[in-house]
Amino acid sequence: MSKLHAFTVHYIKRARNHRWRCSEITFWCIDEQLCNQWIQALKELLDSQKSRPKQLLVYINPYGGKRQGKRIYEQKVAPLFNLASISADVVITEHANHAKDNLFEVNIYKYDGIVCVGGDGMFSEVMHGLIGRIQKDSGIDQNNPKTPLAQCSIRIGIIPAGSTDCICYATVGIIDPETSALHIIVGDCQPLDVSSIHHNNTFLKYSVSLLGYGFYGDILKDSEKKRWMGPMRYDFSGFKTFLSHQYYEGTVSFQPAKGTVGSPRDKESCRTGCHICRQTKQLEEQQKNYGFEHKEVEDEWKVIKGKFLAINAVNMSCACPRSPKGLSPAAHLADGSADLILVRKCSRFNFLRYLVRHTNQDDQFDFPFVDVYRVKRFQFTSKHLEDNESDIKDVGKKRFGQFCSDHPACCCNLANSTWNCDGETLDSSAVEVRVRCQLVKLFARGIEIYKDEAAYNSSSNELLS
Ligand SMILES: Nc1ncnc2c1ncn2[C@@H]1O[C@H](COP(=O)(O)OP(=O)(O)OP(=O)(O)O)[C@@H](O)[C@H]1O
Ligand SMILES: CCCCCCCCCCCCC/C=C/[C@@H](O)[C@H](CO)NC(=O)CCCCC
Ligand SMILES: [Ca+2]
Repeated sequence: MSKLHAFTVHYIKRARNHRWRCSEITFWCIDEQLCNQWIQALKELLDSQKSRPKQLLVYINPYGGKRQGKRIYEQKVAPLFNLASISADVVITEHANHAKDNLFEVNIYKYDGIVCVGGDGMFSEVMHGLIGRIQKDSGIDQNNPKTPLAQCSIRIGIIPAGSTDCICYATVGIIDPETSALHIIVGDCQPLDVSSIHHNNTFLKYSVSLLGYGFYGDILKDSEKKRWMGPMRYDFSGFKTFLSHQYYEGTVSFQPAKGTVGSPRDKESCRTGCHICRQTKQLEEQQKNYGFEHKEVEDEWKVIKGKFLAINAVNMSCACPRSPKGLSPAAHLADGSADLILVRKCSRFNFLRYLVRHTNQDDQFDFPFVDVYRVKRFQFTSKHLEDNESDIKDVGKKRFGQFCSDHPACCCNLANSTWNCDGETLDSSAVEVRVRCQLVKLFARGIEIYKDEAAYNSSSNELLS
């Protein structure tokens, strides 16, 4: 164009179902000086947005989900990062824990964010690396369950390429690598609660999505042997675990969340700019100002002994394509509490009715065998362990305990399940769990509310929030 001058603006367009797309528009102009003024003004505007990342550290799990992590990053994400002038150091992991170990070695402080390409397990690995590194650098011992932890200001980005991808779904609203890359580029920030899990003053793991004993623990244990099946392994093991209908005996004790405003039975869900999460943060700030924040309150423990098909503690809704509302639709991403769901022994048919409600609009807590509590701390000990502990003085009974667990036909059910901690197993069945309010931050903004979700199409960009 001999006499025309032009510049192209790349921008984000909202599409259906929380999807974001990159679009472009080219402006033409006959006045070269005016054209340059526009380019300069736009560049300055972009430079003034300090929350946008400039340098990222990216970990790709090439074996997560359908093994598409590397392709997804190269084809869908890297071109967008280039367009946004983001430089990325990329590590393709060679084994489990590669990313976690690496985060203890590199200079993490030169990065504006850490990105993981993979599923919930890969996110968990990166989160453990980052939290662990920050505690190490702050001289904090993770093994002491009472110690307040140092918050992580370096944000984590998730490019979904796993099997469940529930952390991405519950914080963005869709599993779509391009949408997630765009949330990273604009520098979104979503704080996230993290539960720390200890056993006998030993740190076990952190959890952000599901910490599940019984049904979800058994699915995970069985599915790990079938990793070769990809995401299908969960359906196969899910069906098998449902048929086995195993229940577990134990004691759950918990401290109900006092400082939070919402309840697990609320009709409203956590959305972008959630006022419940905001109020919690304000309350915490106030407590900090009064010097209360590190004082543990020892009152009001509720104790429930029983036979459970599932014990699920969720820090967020756990919405995912398999369960679009999640296991606790009104759970909050950053309110400093978890929803503790106790599913007591019931018939196979009733348990199926409960599971079906994970997938439809009906209230999954409206069953006499399901209880839900919003908690800040909880503990669980299986009957098997309780008996073993008291049997140290009673050798005869101990022999009987072993006899029962060795013989499933015996009427005493002393079987143990495993904890499913964000898709990884825990080594101990007895756990002590504390929710750490907003310990980490994601490149996300929670699920946006569309003014008119049904009528939404690519020509309308209006949002409520
Ligand atoms: N190169 C690698 N080889 C083997 N395992 C790896 C490698 N890189 C990471 N991992 C491990 O693979 C596990 C599973 O990965 P990921 O979460 O990405 O996929 P997934 O299990 O299919 O998905 P989801 O967790 O969403 O169900 C993680 O716990 C991670 O530690
Ligand atoms: C008859 C219809 C019954 C349908 C029941 C569907 C229930 C689906 C609920 C899914 C809840 C996912 C909670 C998230 C757990 C993740 O941290 C974890 C790691 O990715 N995934 C699983 O454990 C994988 C768990 C997969 C379970 C199938
Ligand atoms: Ca929460």
